[in-house]
Amino acid sequence: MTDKALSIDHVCKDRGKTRVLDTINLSLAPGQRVALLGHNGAGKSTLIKSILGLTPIHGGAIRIGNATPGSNQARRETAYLPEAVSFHSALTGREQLTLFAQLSGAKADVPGLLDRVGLSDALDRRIGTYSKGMRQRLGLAQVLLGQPKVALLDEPTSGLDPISRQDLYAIIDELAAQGTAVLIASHALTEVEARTDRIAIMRKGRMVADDTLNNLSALAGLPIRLKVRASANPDVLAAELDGSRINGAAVELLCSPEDKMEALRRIAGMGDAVADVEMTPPKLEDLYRHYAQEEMQ
Ligand SMILES: Nc1ncnc2c1ncn2[C@@H]1O[C@H](COP(=O)(O)OP(=O)(O)OP(=O)(O)O)[C@@H](O)[C@H]1O
Repeated sequence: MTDKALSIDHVCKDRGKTRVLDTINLSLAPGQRVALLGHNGAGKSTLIKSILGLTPIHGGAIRIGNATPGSNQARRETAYLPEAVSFHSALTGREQLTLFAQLSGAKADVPGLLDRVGLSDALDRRIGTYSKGMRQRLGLAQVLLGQPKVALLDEPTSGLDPISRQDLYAIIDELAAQGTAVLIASHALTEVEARTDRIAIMRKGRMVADDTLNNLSALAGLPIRLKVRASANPDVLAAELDGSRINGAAVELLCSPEDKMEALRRIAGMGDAVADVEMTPPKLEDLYRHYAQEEMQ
C-alpha cells in the first residue's frame, strides 16, 4: 500500500531517437495541488499521457495509488481535463454528463454537478451552443463525477475570462479539499503561483525543479527587491544605500535573503529621509526563468 495518490518513479520515454521523458520523479499526496510547468515541448503532455496510460513508457514506473496506468482501477481513479475539451455538440450538458456517469458506473447528481460548475442555466441547452468557457466548465463537471484520486488538468484556464478562471480554481480547491491530488499543466504562472501547493518545472524532458515556491526561492538564491521611497533627496539616499534610482523619488536595492535584515536595518537607520519601504520576494516568473531557461544550465 502507498500513501501517495500518484507516484512517478524514474520514468523514461523515447520518441524515435529523442528521449522525451528522462528519469522523471514526481509524487503527489492526496489533496495536493501541483503545477507542472515547462516551455513548449518540455514533455508535460507526454507525462500526462503516460499517467493516463495512453502512451507507453520505456523505463521506470507510474502508479495511481497502487494501480498501473491504463488498468481498470487506474481509469476509475483518474480524471483528465484536456486543453481543448470536445463533447458531442448535439447533446445537452445534462445528457452528456449523464452519459459519462453511465459509462463510468458512477452514481451522480447530474443537475447538482452542473450547478456546482455554474451551468445550471444551460443544462438543457445543446453543447454546440456553449462558449469555450462553458465547455471547460462541463469538462470540469466530468472531472468531478467519480471523486477521482488523481485529476490531471491540461491548461484548464486557457481562453477563459478572469471570473471564469477564479471560479475554476475555486472548484479545483474543492476537489483538492475532498482528497483528490491535482496536477495542473499550465503556462499561466501568476495563477498557479497563488493556487497550488507545489511547483514542478520540466525542461527538455527532465524535471529540473520540484518544491514549494518558498523552497525553490531559497534554493535559487534569487534576490529580494527593496524599493525605498525618499522623503526629500533620492540621490542622497541612493548613494548612502548603494542602490539605484528607479523613478522620481525611489531607490531600488537588491539583496539576498540572508542580507535582507541587514539591509532593512540600514534603511531604518536613515530615519526621516525614508518615506516608505516595499519588499518584493522573487515571483514565480523569476523562478521559472531561473529553472526553465537553457542558458541557466
Ligand atoms: N506524437 C508525437 N510524435 C513525435 N514526437 C512527439 C509527439 N508528441 C510530442 N512529441 C515530442 O515530444 C516532446 C515533448 O512534447 P510534449 O507535447 O509532451 O511537450 P509539452 O511540454 O506538453 O509542450 P506544450 O507546452 O507545447 O504543450 C517534444 O519534443 C515533441 O516534439
